[in-house]
Amino acid sequence: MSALLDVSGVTLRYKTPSVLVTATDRVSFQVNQSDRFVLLGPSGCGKSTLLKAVGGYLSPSEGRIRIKGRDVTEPGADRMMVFQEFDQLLPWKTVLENVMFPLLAARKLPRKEAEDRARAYIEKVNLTRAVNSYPHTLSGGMKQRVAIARGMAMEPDILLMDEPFAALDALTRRTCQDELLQLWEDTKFTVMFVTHSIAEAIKIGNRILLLSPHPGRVKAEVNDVDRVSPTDGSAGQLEKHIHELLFADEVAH
Ligand SMILES: Nc1ncnc2c1ncn2[C@@H]1O[C@H](COP(=O)(O)OP(=O)(O)OP(=O)(O)O)[C@@H](O)[C@H]1O
Repeated sequence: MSALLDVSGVTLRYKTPSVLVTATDRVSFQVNQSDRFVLLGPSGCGKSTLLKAVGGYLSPSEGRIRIKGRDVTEPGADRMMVFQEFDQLLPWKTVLENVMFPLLAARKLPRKEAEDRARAYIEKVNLTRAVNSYPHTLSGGMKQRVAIARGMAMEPDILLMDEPFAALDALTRRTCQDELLQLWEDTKFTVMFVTHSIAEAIKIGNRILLLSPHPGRVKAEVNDVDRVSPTDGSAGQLEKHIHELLFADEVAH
């Protein structure tokens, strides 16, 4: 089976007037259908940059990014993004209108069907009671759930999530993680999820790509995350193992 997403030897650079910043160096990985694929690494290792490149917002200086065999050259409705910031919703639109917006803008569905689809995904994220509310009346966790519903309603090939729960309090963060996993159980969507929390990576992912600090290079890939359990101590062991993999060089010095 060929991979859904194929990232091959990707180097990503930012050119500023004074410097050339290499964010990632020849990074390769593949994401399969229904993977919960996590990019994990310390701040500045290029996780967000990689996600943006898969989103089509940045072009690699080296290497190729292909989705379903096609080169990624621009943003597209097949790759929807959810960001960390709470202000990603349109403030003058209700929850329902926000979720419908990309469906209508992409001319994916006629209005009535777009509304039915939007309502179904709003229900999946448990926000039916807020369907006619405006973003400023919602909590941070509710806003993130609207952004997730909006991304999922497009039924993209892959949902790209950039630390979507990082700005939430610990309790809400846990609830949102549980809801995301429940959604995955229901629909088995493919997701690429960026985090710098090892615990979150283990909770969300079935596969984790570990990146080294700046510039980001692949340190290791952990592929059997689903086998660990939070109750028998195996999740704790994996957390320790990942910590060692991530910080092996620092320990050696
Ligand atoms: N627009 C930009 N212009 C120049 N350099 C940038 C830009 N965006 C990011 N960088 C640099 O690229 C590198 C990777 O940044 P990136 O945001 O992808 O890291 P990250 O792993 O997502 O970090 P964090 O977890 O802190 O968000 C960093 O050195 C950063 O300073």
